[in-house]
Amino acid sequence: MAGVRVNVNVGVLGHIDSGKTALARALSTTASTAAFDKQPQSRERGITLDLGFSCFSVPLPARLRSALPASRPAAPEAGPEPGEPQLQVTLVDCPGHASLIRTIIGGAQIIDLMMLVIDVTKGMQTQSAECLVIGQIACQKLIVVLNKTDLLAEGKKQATIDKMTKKMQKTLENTKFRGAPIIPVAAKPGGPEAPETEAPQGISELIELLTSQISIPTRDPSGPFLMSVDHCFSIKGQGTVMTGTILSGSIGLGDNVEIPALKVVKKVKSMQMFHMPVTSAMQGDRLGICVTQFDPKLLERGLVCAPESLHTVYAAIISVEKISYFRGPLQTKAKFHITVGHETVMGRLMFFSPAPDNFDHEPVLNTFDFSQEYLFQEQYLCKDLEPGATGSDQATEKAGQATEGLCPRQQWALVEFEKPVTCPRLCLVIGSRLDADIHTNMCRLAFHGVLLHGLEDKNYTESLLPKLRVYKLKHKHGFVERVIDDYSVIGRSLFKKETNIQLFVGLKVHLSTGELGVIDSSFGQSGKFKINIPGGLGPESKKILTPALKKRSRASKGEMAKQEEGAERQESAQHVSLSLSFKRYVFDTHKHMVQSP
Ligand SMILES: Nc1nc2c(ncn2[C@@H]2O[C@H](COP(=O)(O)OP(=O)(O)OP(=O)(O)O)[C@@H](O)[C@H]2O)c(=O)[nH]1
Ligand SMILES: [Mg+2]
Repeated sequence: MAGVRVNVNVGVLGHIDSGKTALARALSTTASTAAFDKQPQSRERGITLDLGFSCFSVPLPARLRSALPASRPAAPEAGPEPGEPQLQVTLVDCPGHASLIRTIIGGAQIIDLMMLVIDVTKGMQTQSAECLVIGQIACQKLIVVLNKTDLLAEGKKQATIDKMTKKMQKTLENTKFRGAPIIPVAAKPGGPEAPETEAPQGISELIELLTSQISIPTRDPSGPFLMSVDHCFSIKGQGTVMTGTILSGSIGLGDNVEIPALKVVKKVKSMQMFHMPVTSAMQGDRLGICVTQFDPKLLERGLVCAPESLHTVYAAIISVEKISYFRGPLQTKAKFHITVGHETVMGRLMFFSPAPDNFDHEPVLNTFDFSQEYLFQEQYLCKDLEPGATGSDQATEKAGQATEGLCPRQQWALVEFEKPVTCPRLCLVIGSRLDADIHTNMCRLAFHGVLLHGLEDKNYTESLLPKLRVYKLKHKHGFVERVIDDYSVIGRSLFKKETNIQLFVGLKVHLSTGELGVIDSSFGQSGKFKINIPGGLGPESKKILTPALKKRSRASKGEMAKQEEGAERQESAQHVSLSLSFKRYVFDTHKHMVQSP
């Protein structure tokens, strides 16, 4: 097994200024003196990676050797590499927040462990919380690093560390990282002004912890090749080299790769892993690909993939899960920053849920079923909708449709992007409000989900959306004004004066007395209409409706005003109301009104 190296990716995340970069630097340096000194030939600090990437190697722990698949490249082409098998830890140092989200989503499949860096003098801060949220979406394992312990007063140091450790344990309690290890360090004791000779503290212990926590994830060579490129440069006489991490699939020498952003296809001339030529590589590997006749200036970072494996979408149907820390509702028509694959663009949302009978359906996270009908929602439905939001009729209409406080097991959104995005199928989607003031103590991450269906046609509103059967439930209420005969009545207050009642002719209405009526025609000029009652009015209904009629006719013959009032009151007490319900499909250009049979 001599010469084998295995790569794992560790994300370094945390609030601004918590010391992520200092920690990445300290780890790389400490590791190279501790681990490489024994092997002078390995003194190199690994591939010089793009900003934000650094790496170090330690001897591969015995625990992990058995986990090595036999097919791992043993880098034999460049001659045997002496010494023990190595574990290469690639640190992905996440800088500012916006790029943080992109980096993490881009690397979601390849970050095997996340280090959450906490400034021990500050504790959890807004972005530490956001990182924890991202970690829960994208990562399986976590280590909390309490940094800057040198700033703690000497006498109270241990007590403060213990207190913060307890606090962090409590924070993790409600996350999937419950019980994750927490370790104190000082990545750059003395801060920026301190001399370089000041040695970091606790780093060897951290490396030990990291090595004990890391597991080599199952890598999958199947599926289309996709690589996230973080560096692109030319080598004289060779060609252009793109380095990065393979997100999915595998690649072999001589394969064609596409640079989707530029719509060019190139043949792989040579490949390197850990400075060694290789003939194949797969998911999780850090790789350099050499192609010819390609200007490195055209690509700084981005995606490289198997030809035609990515798609460019103008809109998408995504599954949605709200991030519970996000305050405020997720409203239809609202705009969010949507991170899809490696791009973040603005997108406008329309939420929808299963039809009420399907609220209990098992969530499906890899396809979208166009044959089903879905219920339009003014906003994402969740249990913590503000109290009262479902109290009044009007509010219910605002909050959602026909919910009665129930939450479906799965919800979706249609996202319409401000500009088209290129992404892999079924990629992770995160919605956020990156424009929110970072100084307010608010989680900017609003929801996450999976891109289930991309709309690739620019004219999707005409070509594809009509196939999306999302409906609104409409309810209208009115009253029976008077009886014409046993089989017909006049209705009022269901429509506005200017409504074209013709459109509603033939629709069924229910009388509060139980009869079913059918709208027959408009009646007069004030929005009244005639209703046919095919089964005839029941005797009880006639009794309710007729006295009012009589009294009114008597009143019109000049009864005393007082009595007239009484009659009116009686009439309103004996209202027979009308209700009209129908579905209207949001993307039906003809705006048909559909009633269930
Ligand atoms: N006293 C002390 N200062 C530290 C320590 N680690 C980092 N610093 C200082 O904290 C400041 C921020 O450190 P960085 O490593 O740049 O922090 P960062 O988290 O990478 O910051 P961003 O990338 O901007 O989010 C710098 O001035 C560091 O010198 C430490 O252990 N002790
Ligand atoms: Mg930094």
